[in-house]
Amino acid sequence: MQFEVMRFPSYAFDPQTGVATFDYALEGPEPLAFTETITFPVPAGRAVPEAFHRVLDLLHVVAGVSYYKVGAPPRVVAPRPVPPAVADFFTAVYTHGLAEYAYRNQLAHVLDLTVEVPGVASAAEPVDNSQGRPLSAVGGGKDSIVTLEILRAAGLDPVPFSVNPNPVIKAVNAASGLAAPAARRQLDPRLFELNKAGALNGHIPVTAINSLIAIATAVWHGLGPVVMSNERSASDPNLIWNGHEINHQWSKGVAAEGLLRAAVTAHAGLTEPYFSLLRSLSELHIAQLFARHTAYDDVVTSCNKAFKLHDPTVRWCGDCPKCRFVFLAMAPAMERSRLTHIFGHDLFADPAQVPGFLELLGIDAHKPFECVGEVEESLVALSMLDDDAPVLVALRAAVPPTAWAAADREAVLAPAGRTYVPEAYAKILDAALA
Ligand SMILES: CC(=O)N[C@H]1[C@@H](OP(=O)(O)OP(=O)(O)OC[C@H]2O[C@@H](n3ccc(=O)[nH]c3=O)[C@H](O)[C@@H]2O)O[C@H](CO)[C@@H](O)[C@@H]1O[C@H](C)C(=O)N[C@@H](C)C(=O)N[C@@H](CCC(=O)O)C(=O)O
Ligand SMILES: Nc1ncnc2c1ncn2[C@@H]1O[C@H](COP(=O)(O)OP(=O)(O)OP(=O)(O)O)[C@@H](O)[C@H]1O
Repeated sequence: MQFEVMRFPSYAFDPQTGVATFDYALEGPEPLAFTETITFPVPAGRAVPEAFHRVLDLLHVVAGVSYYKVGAPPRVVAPRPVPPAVADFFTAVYTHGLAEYAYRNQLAHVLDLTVEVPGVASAAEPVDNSQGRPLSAVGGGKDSIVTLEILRAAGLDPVPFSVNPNPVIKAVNAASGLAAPAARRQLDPRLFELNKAGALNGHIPVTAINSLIAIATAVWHGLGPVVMSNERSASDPNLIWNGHEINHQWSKGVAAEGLLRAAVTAHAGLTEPYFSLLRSLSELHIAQLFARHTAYDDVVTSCNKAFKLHDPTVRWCGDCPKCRFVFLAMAPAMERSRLTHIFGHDLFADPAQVPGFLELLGIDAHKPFECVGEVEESLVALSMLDDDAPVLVALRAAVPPTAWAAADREAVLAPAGRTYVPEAYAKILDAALA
């Protein structure tokens, strides 16, 4: 299929039902049209602020990545004039955010796109939202549980929020005991038909979409900042291709966070829209913080296989990079019996897992296209384990003596790097880490 340009004909929003519909057009000899539907939770007795519509302006373009990838046209033309920070954000989402898709489909031009905007708009008037209750995005995994519990312990009365909560997320929210509003996102079913027929397909920057849905919800519900749980290693690329960084987790990374914040502030005026509380922490560190909370052991799930749109029933599959990484990261922080209970599998007892663990330890291949931590984190975790489980014995024997030089426990467990955490929240994090 050949397409010349992607456009964004219109969107609509009904405040009575909370339903927003976003239209997309791929133009070419055989044009395609799509509509995505997002249903926001409707707050009782609250008017819809102007800033909400402004966030939907951003969401309209960003959610278009799911449809852009069907044809990868050389031009993307945004629908309305926006401040320069927004244009930069759009371009980053369609290039860096689709980099893994471009790499896997060998579509080099995607990485060189510039999203065209039909003019420059001035920045919105400031809207001070910094003092509201935080909206804490919950994905069902260990990271968002850690954030929710830090915010709760600090007395900030967080509101857990999810997009398309599946049974795992619902169970995590139930375990928190907090009322959790949710939004529903429905892709155009046409997309799945085209995928079955062999259309171009691949990974998309889903966190950017979920984040904007969360920000819009916070604005309408009169809440404060959206607090994410994106970790330090999310910013590190999997590989370099044609001089471009390919990062499976790009929209969880710190660069995306900065661009998204700047875009929302410029276009919607929010003074404190969005940040990741755990940005300075390694996954290994977050796993240690998670170990403090046993209340979620029967529900926490980080395995991405549990989050397929069409199969929301499973928990830890026990046989993927994410399961292996989280198992290894949690292992030094808890008894093996508790770990095995959480996962329903003892991955250190199964020699078939050794090659997958070696990949995480940097022996063989590049970092898997999954949400896993850095090689250093895996090495440090292994160095903190001293028992003779069959897989651990095999791994110790396979790691070359030179590789241990990268296993700097202090560096991995010390907060580091650029963050956008506001001062008041930074103090809360420091107290939680003390
Ligand atoms: C659950 C999962 O990992 N899905 C990825 C998988 O898709 P699959 O076909 O196996 O299952 P579905 O997710 O049910 O998707 C069905 C089709 O729909 C397309 N699609 C889905 C969501 C969307 O927003 N737009 C879409 O167009 C999808 O392409 C399928 O055709 O493989 C896909 C191709 O590589 C991935 O794109 C699917 O990833 C989901 C979008 C997803 O939610 N993944 C997260 C678990 C994830 O990868 N998170 C990353 C952060 C990435 C980021 O930068 O935000 C992480 O946690 O590291
Ligand atoms: N369905 C969702 N709705 C709202 N926020 C989500 C959803 N899925 C993920 N997130 C948020 O996106 C960010 C990245 O998701 P990710 O899956 O890495 O986190 P997690 O589920 O908390 O932890 P883990 O890394 O252990 O899976 C987190 O801040 C998470 O809260």
